[in-house]
Amino acid sequence: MEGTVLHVSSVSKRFGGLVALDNVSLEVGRSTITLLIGPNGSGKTTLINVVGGVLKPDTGAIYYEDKDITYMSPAERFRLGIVRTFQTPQLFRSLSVLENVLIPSKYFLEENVLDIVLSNRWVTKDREQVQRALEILSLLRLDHLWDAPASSLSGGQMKLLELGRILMSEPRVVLLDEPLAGVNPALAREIMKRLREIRDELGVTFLIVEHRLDLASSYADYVYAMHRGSVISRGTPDVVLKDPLVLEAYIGSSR
Ligand SMILES: Nc1ncnc2c1ncn2[C@@H]1O[C@H](COP(=O)(O)OP(=O)(O)OP(=O)(O)O)[C@@H](O)[C@H]1O
Repeated sequence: MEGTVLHVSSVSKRFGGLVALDNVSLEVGRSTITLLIGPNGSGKTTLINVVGGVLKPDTGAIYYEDKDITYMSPAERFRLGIVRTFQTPQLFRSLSVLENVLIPSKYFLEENVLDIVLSNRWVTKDREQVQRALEILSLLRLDHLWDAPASSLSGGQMKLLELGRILMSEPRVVLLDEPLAGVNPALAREIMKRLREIRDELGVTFLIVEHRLDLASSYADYVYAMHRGSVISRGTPDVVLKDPLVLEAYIGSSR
């Protein structure tokens, strides 16, 4: 693929006797929203974990901008600009929206973030940083809530807030694990629209695991479908979602 930013090459991963990833290859185009779909247990989260560095593959390699990152730690990948989120947003609920954005994401990887917060080392007086945080909150339509405690946000807004903190570190590739889970349809569409704006305005690339295909697919540029540890279909959303192999995988898994 032209303009490939991330290349997963023939990756396999076993857990004991279970083959979670079986010779998986995929390319993620620069500044795209690429969706990873598939029935439960098809290997999507394992793949995100391998790309994010939480898991090491048994065989195969991961390249970021042609650089072999297969054996880099999550912190090293973070420094290159590859960041992942989790299904539950990592936030400090009693801190304000703005304060949450101002806690550097690197602390969540490298140090005990609670110690950082308690020591007040994270508080920045840097005018540019605060200005940037407000711009990001504005991009996410959370700027009017800057002073509200994070605990007052809805689940979907919390996901956007975590994304805001991640954007402060100027990531190049963001790995999202089910960003729409538990979010009402209207806000889910808002989240997908915001991702598109971030893609277009900041050039960020998104690789997203998502089950809510109806909501996510119309905002995606490209889709990979997985089943039983393998990629069974790839292409634009309209092609992949109509692929008989994909339909059969979903129907088969719900029987
Ligand atoms: N740490 C682990 N130890 C043992 N087996 C695991 C581990 N992680 C995942 N698996 C197994 O690997 C397979 C793929 O799991 P994975 O979580 O990657 O699938 P998934 O497509 O993300 O599923 P879901 O949509 O339900 O989250 C499953 O059979 C799962 O039980």
